[in-house]
Amino acid sequence: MRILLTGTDGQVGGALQPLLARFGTIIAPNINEFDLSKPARLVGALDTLQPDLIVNPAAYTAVDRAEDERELAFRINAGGPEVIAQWSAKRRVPLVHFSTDYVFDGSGKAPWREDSPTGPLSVYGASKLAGDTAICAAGGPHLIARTSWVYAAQGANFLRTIARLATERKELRVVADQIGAPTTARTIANAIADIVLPNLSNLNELFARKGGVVNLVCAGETSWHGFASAIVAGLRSRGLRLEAENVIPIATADFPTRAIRPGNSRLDLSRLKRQFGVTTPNWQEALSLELDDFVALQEKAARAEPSRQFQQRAHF
Ligand SMILES: NC(=O)C1=CN([C@@H]2O[C@H](COP(=O)(O)OP(=O)(O)OC[C@H]3O[C@@H](n4cnc5c(N)ncnc54)[C@H](OP(=O)(O)O)[C@@H]3O)[C@@H](O)[C@H]2O)C=CC1
Ligand SMILES: Cc1cn([C@H]2C[C@H](O)[C@@H](COP(=O)(O)OP(=O)(O)O[C@H]3O[C@@H](C)C(=O)[C@@H](O)[C@H]3O)O2)c(=O)[nH]c1=O
Ligand SMILES: [Mg+2]
Repeated sequence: MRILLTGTDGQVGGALQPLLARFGTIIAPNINEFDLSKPARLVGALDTLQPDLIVNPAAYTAVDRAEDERELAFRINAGGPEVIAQWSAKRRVPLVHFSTDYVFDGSGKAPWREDSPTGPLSVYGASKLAGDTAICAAGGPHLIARTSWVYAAQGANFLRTIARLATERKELRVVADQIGAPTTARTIANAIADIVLPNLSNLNELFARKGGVVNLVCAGETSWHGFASAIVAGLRSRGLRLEAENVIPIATADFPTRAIRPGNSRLDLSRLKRQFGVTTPNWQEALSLELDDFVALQEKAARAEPSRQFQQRAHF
């Protein structure tokens, strides 16, 4: 089985690579070979690569920057996926793709279901929704895992931003009125592997019956403030020296950003359980594992260069 996996330098692609490699040959093209921002070239690339399964976690994920790069965000998050989905539909090659809580308008308090009305508040959210719609319209065998607040011990994410800020500042101010589920890339990768791997020989049929959008996040909920507080407490309890004394809850209005984020990012997990029998760990449990890895990486880096507690600053 030839598995085309995009975005292997990213969080989800990086976590998926070793899991999927157990069950097939991973084709992980570089950006020159497979550039989502150049949709017209993707058909030729796919014809050459001839995958039996396509897993596409690559995306334009810079939420604020997308407000000023609308055209590029749409090409990467919608134009590229549309071409992939049309290729996959024509040849009945199953496609796994990823979506976001930012497709919703964030109103109310109820968890969003897969068929809840969308209403993106940001260019990023709108571009991801356009990708979801195009994949669905192409009519091929597909699964779109809709996730939220993704992070890992490595990569560009909120955990690493907060870890850096906590070494620099006495006070962190973090929004407490946006609610969702922080989700580790490894939780997503494990769930995708649990769905896909036992069904490698009949994924077309599985996705035709049970595919479409499925919410895939860690269980439980918190605010970004709750998440930041848990990160700071977890790092301190693991012996890291931090400047941060207070993590102060603030309102969204007091943390102006270029893009608007949804207030309610809760995603209902019942379809994941019902269709695939998959459950996910609570966000605190998943965070604990990730903090262990994060601290281990910091210690390794500190041994290599003792003068710096935090390495890889450029990625924070
Ligand atoms: N991060 C999050 O909080 C959330 C993410 N999602 C979705 O989950 C999926 C995985 O996200 P995540 O792993 O966090 O994303 P990352 O930002 O960690 O990784 C994205 C990957 O896409 C690659 N990429 C960017 N532009 C292109 C392009 N033009 N052609 C090919 N590859 C490109 C990046 O390469 P490079 O590093 O070279 O730019 C990177 O490897 C995405 O669909 C995302 O929208 C959903 C909810 C939350
Ligand atoms: C760093 C920081 C952020 N914040 C706020 C800003 C924002 O509302 C929230 C999260 O900030 P970030 O910019 O890290 O998160 P953001 O980039 O919006 O994260 C999103 O990424 C995309 C790709 C997704 O699909 C979403 O699910 C979500 O994970 O926390 C603070 O209040 N204080 C702080 O010190
Ligand atoms: Mg961000």
